[in-house]
Amino acid sequence: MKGTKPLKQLKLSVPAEKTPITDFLTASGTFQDGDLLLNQKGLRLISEEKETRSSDAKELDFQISLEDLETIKVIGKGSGGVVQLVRHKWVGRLFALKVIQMNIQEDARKQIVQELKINQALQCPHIVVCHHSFYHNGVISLVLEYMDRGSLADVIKQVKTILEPYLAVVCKQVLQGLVYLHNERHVIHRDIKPSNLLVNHKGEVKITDFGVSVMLASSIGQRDTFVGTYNYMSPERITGSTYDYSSDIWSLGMVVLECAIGRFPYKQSEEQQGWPNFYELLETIVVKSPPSAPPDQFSPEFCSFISACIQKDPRDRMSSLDLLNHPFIKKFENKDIHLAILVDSLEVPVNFPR
Ligand SMILES: Nc1ncnc2c1ncn2[C@@H]1O[C@H](COP(=O)(O)OP(=O)(O)OP(=O)(O)O)[C@@H](O)[C@H]1O
Repeated sequence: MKGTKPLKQLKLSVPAEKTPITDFLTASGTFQDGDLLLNQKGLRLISEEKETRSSDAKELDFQISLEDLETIKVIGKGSGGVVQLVRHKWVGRLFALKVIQMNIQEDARKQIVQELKINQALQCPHIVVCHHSFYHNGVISLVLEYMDRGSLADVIKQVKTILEPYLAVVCKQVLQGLVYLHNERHVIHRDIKPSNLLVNHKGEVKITDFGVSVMLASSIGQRDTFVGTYNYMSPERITGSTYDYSSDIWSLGMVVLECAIGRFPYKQSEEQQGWPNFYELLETIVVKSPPSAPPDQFSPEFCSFISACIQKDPRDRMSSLDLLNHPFIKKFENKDIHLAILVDSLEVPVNFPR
């Protein structure tokens, strides 16, 4: 095939056409679904008023309202909207404000409400905290913990490859987040990729965007339509088969292998410089043998870790809990490896304040 374009993130965009949201609002402009109320003052589970109040401002000893947040700058853009760095005017604390335009249709409403409930209830040191959610004028705003060094995508843009000891530390933290999602909350993330693994100056790695892709897909009226990149998606998801937690493990394996070898793991034929089109990539993921780590360049532990994740048959992949005890993770566990040292040696991502 003759295509010579470099591999881009293969994306689907959200259609521009909007469905009026007014159908789902109460007279006061509140988005209501059963016991859930969502408005400019935030998310309230009215049947659990007491519990919700304490989790409303998770880890915060002050209340947040949108008027109290001033925008410093736009720090990121995704398929669903923009992410701004904002400062709380009175307290001075920084947050990331993710603003999602919702084109809500009737059958999507329940799904979104469900996602918001789950999002706000997540509490794990390896999941980005969602402090608050607001609805105003057809827009959902999520007040998120600010991760001041951007995402793993920003890191690999600079360093090209990450060495095994650092990768083991990254993996351990992501796996701890996945164990929490899979084993404690019983949810599948569905969109593990470098831009959804965020990093801070302390060297902490946290998973973000839980449920956001589902919300976006729901908002265009197709609950199972994925909005975002397909590069890290498991074969069973691409073919529309049933999938489970192990689908996140495939994606993790692909991310880790990409970080190690410095390019998207699937090989193209000699004459090809890039993927000719979107469908050929999907076909490759579904039909071809899965990629693996080259044993002449990586340790046996690393190669075995990758092959425990990237298996075509989901039943052959290890669980997040078992992977936490994998020899690759164990090998570097007591070696005092500080990811903060690597993060500190890098330039802060372009849009982020220095
Ligand atoms: N909590 C956060 N703290 C700091 N930066 C963030 C935060 N959340 C997102 N970002 C930045 O904003 C960028 C865009 O994020 P967003 O989640 O909107 O899209 P994406 O994951 O890059 O792409 P897509 O929308 O296709 O999934 C991220 O890559 C990251 O650099």
